[in-house]
Amino acid sequence: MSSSTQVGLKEQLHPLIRDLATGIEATWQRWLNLEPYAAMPADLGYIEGKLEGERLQIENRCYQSREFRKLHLELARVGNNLDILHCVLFPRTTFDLPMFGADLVGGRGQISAAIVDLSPTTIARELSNDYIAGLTALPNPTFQGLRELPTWGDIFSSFCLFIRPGSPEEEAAFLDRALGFLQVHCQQAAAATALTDPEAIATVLEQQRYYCEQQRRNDKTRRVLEKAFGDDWADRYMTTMLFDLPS
Ligand SMILES: C=CC1=C(C)C(=O)N/C1=C\C1=NC(=C\c2[nH]c(/C=C3\NC(=O)C(CC)=C3C)c(C)c2CCC(=O)O)/C(CCC(=O)O)=C1C
Repeated sequence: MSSSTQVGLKEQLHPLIRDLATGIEATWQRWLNLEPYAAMPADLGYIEGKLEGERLQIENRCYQSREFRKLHLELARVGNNLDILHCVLFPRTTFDLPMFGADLVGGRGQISAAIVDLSPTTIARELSNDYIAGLTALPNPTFQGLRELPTWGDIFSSFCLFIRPGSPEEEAAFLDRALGFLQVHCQQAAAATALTDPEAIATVLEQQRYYCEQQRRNDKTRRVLEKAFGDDWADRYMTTMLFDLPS
């Protein structure tokens, strides 16, 4: 696989993926002071591989801020018809904040999986009243194609939205809700003060570790990566790029 900077992958992807990626970065820029992510493995910025003769292109954008040790937005395309958006915000373990995660998977114009959540990797193991107030205040449209979470999905909150969008209107409603979640999160994070109690910090670390361990059990993700890059590379990618455990 070659690792060189490429532009233009975003513009080739499904409009909902393109628009969510644009909205995520705009929200980060508006509420957070972003710096480049120093620890990005140099060979994982732009990656190409073969999936049974089909090309897998991956473009990673990573940042950091006062509150987050890593803000990761990944865009990928498998062959000519499987488009993926992956986004995870890892709070520094000195901040009692949940983990924002989103995953969109689509092929041939249809998004088959769209999920967004603020997962309570917090000391209380639940979202704070401020988060609940912020999320409850968002417009809450009904979706027809709700999807069932897999067993490793015990990390997700009661606000988790996991759908197969059935119309442009549902795609637009998902986009608004996902960006609404992110805006609540960034506003709360920007106002948060750092933890000092070592026990509290250790609890946040433990919660984030469990989140990463559960996410690594997603065999749908693993299988795509294995077929394109082989088992060892896929395991390294899932454990060092997608869901690296905080030290
Ligand atoms: C915040 C949540 C979250 C985060 C952060 C996250 O990374 N995944 C998350 C959730 C989640 N993803 C799922 C599914 C799929 N994921 C991929 C692939 C990739 N997803 C990627 O991010 C990458 C790296 C670029 C690849 C390669 C494919 C192909 C599918 C099947 C699509 C479908 O079923 O229609 C499911 C359903 C799992 C199930 O039903 O068993 C859930 C719950």
